[in-house]
Amino acid sequence: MSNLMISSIPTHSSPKFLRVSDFIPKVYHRSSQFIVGTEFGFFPHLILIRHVKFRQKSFPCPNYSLRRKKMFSPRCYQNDGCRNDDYIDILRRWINVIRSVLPGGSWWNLYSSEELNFKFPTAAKPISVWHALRTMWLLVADEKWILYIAFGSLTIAALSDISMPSILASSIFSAESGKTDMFYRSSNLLVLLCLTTGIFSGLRSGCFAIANTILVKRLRETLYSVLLIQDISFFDSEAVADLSIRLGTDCQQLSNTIGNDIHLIIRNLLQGTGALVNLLLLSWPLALSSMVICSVLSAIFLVYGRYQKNAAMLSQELTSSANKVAKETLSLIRIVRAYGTEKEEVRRFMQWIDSLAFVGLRENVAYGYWNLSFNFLYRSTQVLAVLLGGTSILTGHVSAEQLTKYVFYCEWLIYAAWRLQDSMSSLLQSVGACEKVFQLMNLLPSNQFLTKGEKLSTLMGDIEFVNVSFQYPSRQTVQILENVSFSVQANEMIAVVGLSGSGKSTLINILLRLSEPTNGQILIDGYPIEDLDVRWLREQIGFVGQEPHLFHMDVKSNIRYGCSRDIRQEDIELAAKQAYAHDFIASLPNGYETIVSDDLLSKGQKQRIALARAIVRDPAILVLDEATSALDSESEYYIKCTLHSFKSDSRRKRTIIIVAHRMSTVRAADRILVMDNGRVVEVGTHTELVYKDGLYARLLRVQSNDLAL
Ligand SMILES: Nc1ncnc2c1ncn2[C@@H]1O[C@H](COP(=O)(O)OP(=O)(O)OP(=O)(O)O)[C@@H](O)[C@H]1O
Repeated sequence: MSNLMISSIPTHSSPKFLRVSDFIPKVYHRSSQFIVGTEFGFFPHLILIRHVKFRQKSFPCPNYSLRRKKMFSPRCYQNDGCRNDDYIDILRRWINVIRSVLPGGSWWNLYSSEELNFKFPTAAKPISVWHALRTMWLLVADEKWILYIAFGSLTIAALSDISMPSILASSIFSAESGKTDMFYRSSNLLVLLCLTTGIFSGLRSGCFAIANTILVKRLRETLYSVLLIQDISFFDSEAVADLSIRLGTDCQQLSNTIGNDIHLIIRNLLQGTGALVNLLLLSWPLALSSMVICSVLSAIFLVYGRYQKNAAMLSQELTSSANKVAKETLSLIRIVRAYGTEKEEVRRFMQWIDSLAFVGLRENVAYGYWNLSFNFLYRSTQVLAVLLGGTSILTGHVSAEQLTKYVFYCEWLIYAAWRLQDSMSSLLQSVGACEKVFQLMNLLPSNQFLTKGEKLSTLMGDIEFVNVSFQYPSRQTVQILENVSFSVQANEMIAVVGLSGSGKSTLINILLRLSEPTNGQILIDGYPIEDLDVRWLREQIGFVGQEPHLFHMDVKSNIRYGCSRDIRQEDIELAAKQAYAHDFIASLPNGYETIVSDDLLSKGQKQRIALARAIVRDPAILVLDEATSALDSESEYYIKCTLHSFKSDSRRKRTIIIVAHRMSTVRAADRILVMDNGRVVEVGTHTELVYKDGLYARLLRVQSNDLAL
């Protein structure tokens, strides 16, 4: 088309049109600024709905309104002598639009693989249906007997079903020809078939439904278990909202697979084969004509099925992206309200919903085409049966009874072929939608859970970092820790200070084995940390992070969370008192039984409960990462006292590592480690570091000046 050109949306486009689609080349009509092919590619679909539309602002056209009038007002054409070219233009545009929506047209393009990789970098690689079926089979393998009953019932019900038309025709024609014996025999057989079909169909449906429930339960259980033992870095690349969608919606998507799709596929396969055998026995030339029609239907299905699978996968990615935005916005609703960005957030959400509608629209139109093909071919079979069958009766090759049976079985065959392919399409859609679930289920657990380490009889709490370096997998070029070496003696309290972003929390994460160092080694009581049993080691460590989070449970359960030893109420209360939390917990409506969650308590209160959680474990190593940042001076003072008594507990030695910004907290430590840009630049007591007049002294001065202001 000579008058089509490709262009990016001009920068002066109306904001209304500035969506993801704006960054993608568009094909538009040069002469009238008429968008004809916005759907060429993946993103431009966002303006699909507007695609038969003039865009005056984006593509200025001086006589835009006049042109529009000319095109749609017949009187205008008469009065000001509209040129024939305009009619041809309109016609050509409509032809283009119609051509694009016909099968194989550009309207159907969903994405290119580059666009998919760019938009959904973590999207799953396509998997085969066999692989999916095999995984599903393994998940329900423990309850094979249900599937055996289901398949057995299915076979009996299908065979009973397929015997019906022949016996039905025999009954009618035996009655017509006055063969009473044969009529009663056929009628009795029909009653028997009715009973077997009913009973075994019920059994079949029930057993498949049970198998389905088992499948979805196991699927969720397996996926959840696999997710929980992934490396922490895995959660840096996969959004939590996305994973919860995989566990919820995607797993649910498979709920119809066994209950409906697989059993319908097998049922229709059996019935279709039965019908074909009957047809061949009746008259092979007639049977061949039906087979030709079934083959055409299958060829159409091949294209349709593949399209639906891709569309389903894309729909799932888009739903997941929309949910991610919604989850983020709703969980940050206070910020959204404070900044008044409700409209922007709706727009951000709508980007995905528009895309979803784009794909959904195509899926539905494709389904329409599929139904159209089926209905056309189905009716053709009937017409063909009457034409060919009628001719055969006239020439005396077949009887009226044979033709009646033929028509019955023809219907069975084409219906079975249609339902078979419909169920296959649904299966392909489910598999397409769940590719990510299957991919996640195949992930190997973190190495930490694969190796069995040593459990020491007691942990003293000596810690040594030897030349430890680290980069986050998501930012391989940035060195976060660089040759960090230091040691902490058992029973020592050390503080880690430094500017924001200097790597303090990363250091703690490596000690907790939430991340593995890229270089160097960590020794605990002289043992390389990776040689120790990771679960055992974590039981020996009490940790309070920067953002203490509470589970949606009562306070008591939150405090004893993750504690393997037996905990009594007195232990919980003692830990709460040490964390200076007892008084406020006692004042809650149900005291220690009060159900709390992240939103119901202040940050300081959450920090104190988290501290009690760490203390109640009676850990050999206590790690506090900005754990008292939200506390008032009085609470902080009491907690400092607790830490001192905790450290000087005569029952066992304890090591305490505190990351803090507040110098009042830091000063209480035996030694202070100062970090700058991923390196330890100073180590010493408070007095030594002040005397040294380095980074620590500078930080101290800045804070004192702040307080003085
Ligand atoms: N998951 C992550 N993926 C990639 N980079 C990260 C990740 N977490 C932290 N970083 C980067 O690592 C660097 C050190 O971060 P870290 O949280 O350890 O600093 P910090 O000293 O504890 O800072 P703050 O005092 O503000 O808590 C920062 O540049 C940060 O952007």
